Amino acid sequence: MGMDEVRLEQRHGKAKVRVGRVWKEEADGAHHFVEWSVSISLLSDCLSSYTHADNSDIVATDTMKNTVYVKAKECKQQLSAEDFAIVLGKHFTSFYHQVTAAIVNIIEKPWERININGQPHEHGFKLGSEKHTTEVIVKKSGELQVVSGIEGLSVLKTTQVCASGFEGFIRDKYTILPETRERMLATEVTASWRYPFETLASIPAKQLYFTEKHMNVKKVLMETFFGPAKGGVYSPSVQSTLYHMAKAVLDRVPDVSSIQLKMPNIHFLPVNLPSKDNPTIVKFQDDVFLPTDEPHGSIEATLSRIRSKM
Ligand SMILES: O=c1[nH]c(=O)c2[nH]c(=O)[nH]c2[nH]1
Repeated sequence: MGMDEVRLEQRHGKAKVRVGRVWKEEADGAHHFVEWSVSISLLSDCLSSYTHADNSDIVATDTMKNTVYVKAKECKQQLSAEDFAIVLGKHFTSFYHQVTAAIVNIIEKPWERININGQPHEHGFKLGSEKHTTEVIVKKSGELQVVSGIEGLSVLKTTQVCASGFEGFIRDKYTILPETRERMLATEVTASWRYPFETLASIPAKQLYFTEKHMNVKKVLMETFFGPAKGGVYSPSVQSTLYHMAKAVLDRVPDVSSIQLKMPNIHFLPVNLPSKDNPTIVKFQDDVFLPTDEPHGSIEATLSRIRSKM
């Protein structure tokens, strides 16, 4: 092998193509709305553009951007971000002989229908907090992979005996953190889970199937994090709570094959303010806190079904 032999791996695409889409329901006058940020990355045979200044096999990233708008227009019925990503992946891998695989990421902004005097508004929306994400990989063969997720789901349980604690960890000469059975528990959940579908043909045809699953997963995550409205559930650590949340999703949502959770431990520090004359201007009694965002604990794990060999 000569010294000048090299290996080239490449992909190209367009990142963060922003599109809004309105669908108007003829029947009842209600409008549906989504706002997406679409990122496309294509695996394609265009090596000579890198090595020989020959662009003849390049799908221009500008063309990819235009395609997002064309396909958004062509989708005449409201659809999930997952289904739109599949539409795009299918298009790029079937329309261009050069393209062997398409990776499509979408972040959907949480526009929520507004209620006026308890009535759902026909065309009024406000921005919520957590985002709906998806990553779809489509191969030319029709093989595919669908991942859905949540980003920026901030949740907190206030201190109360039986809410959250952290005890029994390693104590050594570097340790000062006191053990506690009463603390704040705050995190910003990032979740992503995989569906078991492996081909375009096996994707459920049901409209808004992925939207419905997404709502189910979020509901299970929240019910498990918080516990019942009266009394809640004790969290012995972020690790334990994370595990129970992931396990509950696998137990209660059969179409999820694995789930990854990232749950930073966002600390609220006890406030104690002693002075020279007065040892306790403010003495901490599980009441006054200093909210922080850095540094934070970082705790993440993936839970997968082990397929039993039938
Ligand atoms: O739930 C927690 N997990 C940790 O790993 C950890 N480490 C720490 O200092 N506080 C906490 N809390």
